[in-house]
This record gives sequence, C-alpha cells and structure tokens, in this order.
Amino acid sequence: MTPHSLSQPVPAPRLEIRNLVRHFEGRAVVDDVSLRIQAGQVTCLLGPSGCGKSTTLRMIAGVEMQDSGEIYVDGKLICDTVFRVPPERREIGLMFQDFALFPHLSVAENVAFGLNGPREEKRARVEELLERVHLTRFIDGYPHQLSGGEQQRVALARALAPRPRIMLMDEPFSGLDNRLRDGVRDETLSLLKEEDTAVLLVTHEPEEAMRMADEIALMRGGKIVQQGAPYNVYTRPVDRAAVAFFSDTNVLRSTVQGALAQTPFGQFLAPGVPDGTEVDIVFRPQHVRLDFDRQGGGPLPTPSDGVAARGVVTRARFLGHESLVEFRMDHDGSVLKATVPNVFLPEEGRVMWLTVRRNRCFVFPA
Ligand SMILES: Nc1ncnc2c1ncn2[C@@H]1O[C@H](COP(=O)(O)OP(=O)(O)OP(=O)(O)O)[C@@H](O)[C@H]1O
Repeated sequence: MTPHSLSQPVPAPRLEIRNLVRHFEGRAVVDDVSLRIQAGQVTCLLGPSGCGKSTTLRMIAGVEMQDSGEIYVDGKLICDTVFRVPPERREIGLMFQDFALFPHLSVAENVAFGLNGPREEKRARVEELLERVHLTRFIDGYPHQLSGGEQQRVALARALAPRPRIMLMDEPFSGLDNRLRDGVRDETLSLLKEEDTAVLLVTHEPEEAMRMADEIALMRGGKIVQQGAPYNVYTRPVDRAAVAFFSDTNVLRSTVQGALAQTPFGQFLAPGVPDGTEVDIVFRPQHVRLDFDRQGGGPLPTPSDGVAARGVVTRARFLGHESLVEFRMDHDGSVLKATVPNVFLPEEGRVMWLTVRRNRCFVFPA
C-alpha cells in the first residue's frame, strides 16, 4: 500500500442500517439489526420464513417505519424515528418475486417507467439496458409475449434504469423454474456488479445466498446471528442451527470431562468447556468416512478420524453428483447420514464402519 492510498478517506458504506427494531403485536420481529453494504457488494439476508427479513427490507425501502434505529445512504441519514426521506426519494431500486410488469405497457415503456428527462435520453437508457439483458428484440413487445425468465430480466432492467444507489431484492428468483433460475441469477449478478449497485437480497435458500452473496447475514428470530463471507459462514457456523440451515447434519450428544467429549467415535476436543457440560458434536454427512467390514472389524483408529463405529445400511439413494447413505448405528440405534461422491449404493443390511473427520466437526453446548 502506498502512502497516498493510506491517506485516502475510506468511503462511507453505500447502505448502513444501525440497530433497527420493529415490533408487531408486542413482539420484536426485527430486533437490533445492523448491516453495512459497500457499493458493488451483494449481501444476502438469509433465514427461515418469518424471521424478519422482509420487514427489514421494507424499512430500508421506506414503506415500513422502524420503532428505533437509523438508516444511512452514503453516510447521510435518510431515516430515524424523527427524520424520514420518503421512499420515492431514497434512490433505491426494488425487485420482488411478484413485482409484476405493467401488462398494458410495452417492454420499452416498462423499462422507462421510473425515468425522467428528455425522450432521447430515456430511449438510450432503455436500449442500453435491454441490450445488456439480451432482450433488444422484444423492445416493442408486451409482457405476455415473454417467458417468466425474460419477464424477470425486464423487471431487473426496469429496476436498474434510474441508476439506483441500492437494490433491494426479496426472493426475486423464486417464481422461476430451476432450469431458468441459475442463468437469470448469474446474469442479474453481473449486471448489478457492472452498475456498482449495493444489493441487499433476501432469501430463505442457502444455495441462492452462496451463489449470489459477497457476504451472508444469517438471520433468525429477528436477529442477525452470524455474518461473513459465504465460505466463513459455512465452515465456521456459530451454532447447531447455523450448520443445519446449510446442510443435513449428524449430531452426537456427549458430556465433557477434562475438556474432552467421549463418543463411540472416540474423543473430541472441547477446549474451555467446563466438566459436566452436555455438548452436541455436529458434523455434515460429507465428513463421514465409510469403510468396509473386515471379519467383524473396521479401520484402525487415527488422530484425524478417531475410532470407527459400526452401522448397518438402512437406505441408499443416488442424488446426481453424490449418493446419500443412511445407517442405523449399533451403539444406540441412532441414524447417521453419509454422502459419497458419485454412485455408491450399498444394499440394505450391509455392515460398514464409519469415522468422522475431526477437523470438520463442531462442538456446541447442547
Ligand atoms: N404488518 C404486520 N402485522 C403483524 N405482523 C406482521 C406484519 N408484517 C410482518 N409480520 C410478522 O412478522 C414476522 C416477520 O415477517 P417477515 O415478512 O419480515 O419475515 P420473513 O423472514 O421475510 O419471512 P418470509 O420469508 O416468509 O417472507 C412474521 O411472523 C410476520 O407474521
């Protein structure tokens, strides 16, 4: 870094919300939520249905008022409990799943809807955006002549036409079928990046968040419980529910003695956990290793994989890029799941030995 760049002032986040709170019927539906998003960055607000994602988005859009907290755009206050810039002056673009196009307006008229200024300028912006979403040929067409994916791209062009500083997107792709969705998502993402827009995208689908986000804010019960790059949120989850939100999980319950949790898979480190504490050892099916039975025995213990435990196959299914195998474990009759790349479909009743990758396990208080 040069001395010159050191002296550059750090730009204020394009969007910042501080300590937003909203109650409905005495319940905090959004409970002290803070976020910062830079220009050109996509943050996904990810969480189960009803956790307060849409209410957060609506407060930023200005169609819902917070009980407390502030919203800033480029460092300027646009809303607290006293001062409020009206929604239409916030320079925020909106895209919702059911944000339908106007059926009686042509594609060009739809895209131009939020634009002011001379006709030629508006037309030039409409042509530019339709070119970028590869829909120039439909410029004089009407929404009913377009497929779902094409309509969604027009909606995106319409939302971006006035060059909003921020885009708020609420489950924008959930109306599209799977085949279309990936393509529309990728195209949307590259267009948003080109426009240098700060994006807050609400979704309940982890795959969508992993695919789209620079940063994921995991929300539950009105609070952001974890925030970070997708890789970090996935590999360093804060609790058991955060693991389970992204994938199937296996759980072993144990009690800590001497900073160790004993299990049929050997011991797990539980540093700093007091003796007598019940813990859950949580791991994903892809971190279970399978081995064949060798005359009643399994593989020898290793420091990285611990001790092998015996299980019997109850079900095996091929999922496309991997196979999911379920086992009933000898030690307590519990069911554990393992995934194996490609095709692996052992018959029901087959005995196998399971080990668990130590460096992929999470130990949480139960
Ligand atoms: N106007 C309202 N009056 C009363 N309760 C409301 C209102 N709006 C939202 N809620 C409640 O607040 C909670 C959070 O709703 P919100 O729509 O923000 O959740 P969400 O995470 O976006 O869920 P979904 O993905 O299902 O839309 C829900 O329990 C909802 O019923």
